[in-house]
Amino acid sequence: MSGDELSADLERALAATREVGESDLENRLRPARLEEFIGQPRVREQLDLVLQGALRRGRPPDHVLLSGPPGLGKTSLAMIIGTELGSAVRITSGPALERAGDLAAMLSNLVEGDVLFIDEIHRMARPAEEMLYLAMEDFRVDIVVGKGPGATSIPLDVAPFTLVGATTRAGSLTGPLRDRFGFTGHMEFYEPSDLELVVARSAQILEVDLQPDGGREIAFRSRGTPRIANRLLRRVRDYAEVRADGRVTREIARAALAVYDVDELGLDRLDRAVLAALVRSFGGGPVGVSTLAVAVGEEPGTVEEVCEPYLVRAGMLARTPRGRVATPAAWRHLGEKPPEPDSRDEPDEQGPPTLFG
Ligand SMILES: Nc1ncnc2c1ncn2[C@@H]1O[C@H](COP(=O)(O)OP(=O)(O)OP(=O)(O)O)[C@@H](O)[C@H]1O
Repeated sequence: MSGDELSADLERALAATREVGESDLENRLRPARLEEFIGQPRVREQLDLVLQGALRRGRPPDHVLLSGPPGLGKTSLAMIIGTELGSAVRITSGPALERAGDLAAMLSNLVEGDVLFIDEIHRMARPAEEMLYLAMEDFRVDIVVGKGPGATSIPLDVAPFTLVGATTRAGSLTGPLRDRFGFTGHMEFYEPSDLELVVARSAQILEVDLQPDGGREIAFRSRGTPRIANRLLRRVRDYAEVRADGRVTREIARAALAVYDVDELGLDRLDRAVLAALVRSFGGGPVGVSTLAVAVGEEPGTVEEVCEPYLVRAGMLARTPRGRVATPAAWRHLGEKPPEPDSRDEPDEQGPPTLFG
């Protein structure tokens, strides 16, 4: 079968998957209870104490902030908080709260004990954020009616609720907002062994014939991220059904991931483009993140929030006071010879030793 025919087959399989709706699938794969939530032992234990304490007292728990790169399970945890408390979860996002009135409408509809989930909370508009301070602290808001000297402010009580905020950029939250959260859970990239469990669980739900070595291969190439692990599982399943007998073995996983441009370390096309620009266009750096983003044709936010955290974790990229620097591991990964060590900047944010030894 030619490469074109193969791509056409895979496209057809992909189209069929899209009909089912990828977001529906994602929802089906969400763990429903804290005990089903795999990995993140620290956050899980801390959160369990917060929730158990609140349940014993019969009062809503403190507001919870969840921070970490995309796809690590912040939304899943927010839904779990609702389930564990037996409360409804109202969902909105920072960009949807453009005006204070948008938030006032959400707050006034809450009933006692509800969980209000604000995704991307760092992107909320300032007036909405200021209204949120009072709501979080005193469970009331001041609605301003009219403009100029004739404006009056009408106080409105809000039912006691728990705010769960999620952010990929905890550092961009203002101090007053951050201080009003009683608990912050820092989500870390997952270990491959935890991702193996995520993939095995998803395969069971999706009725995929996943062999242990196939699951291990997918887990290892998932950038420490359950959402990516689930996505790769679905892509490998397409390949296994179209090109083989449906069983997902290590060989099938490898062949499928090569088609989807996921390399043996799990880096995707954008990760490699960032490293290639850094090494080949900027001599390994240091270079500013905006320049790097222009070089790969992406938004600086995407490079900073999606690519960088994992490249740092994988020991491929370092942040220095003068900009981003490729590590020797990055040069070698691209098949290039790293420059002599004494010509490089010292990283100021040391990640753990390279994941891949
Ligand atoms: N600990 C986990 N155990 C099992 N599955 C998980 C876990 N964490 C996340 N997932 C899966 O990964 C997918 C993405 O998770 P989720 O949407 O909660 O991430 P997120 O951090 O909120 O991402 P974003 O901030 O980009 O929305 C979910 O569909 C869920 O199936």
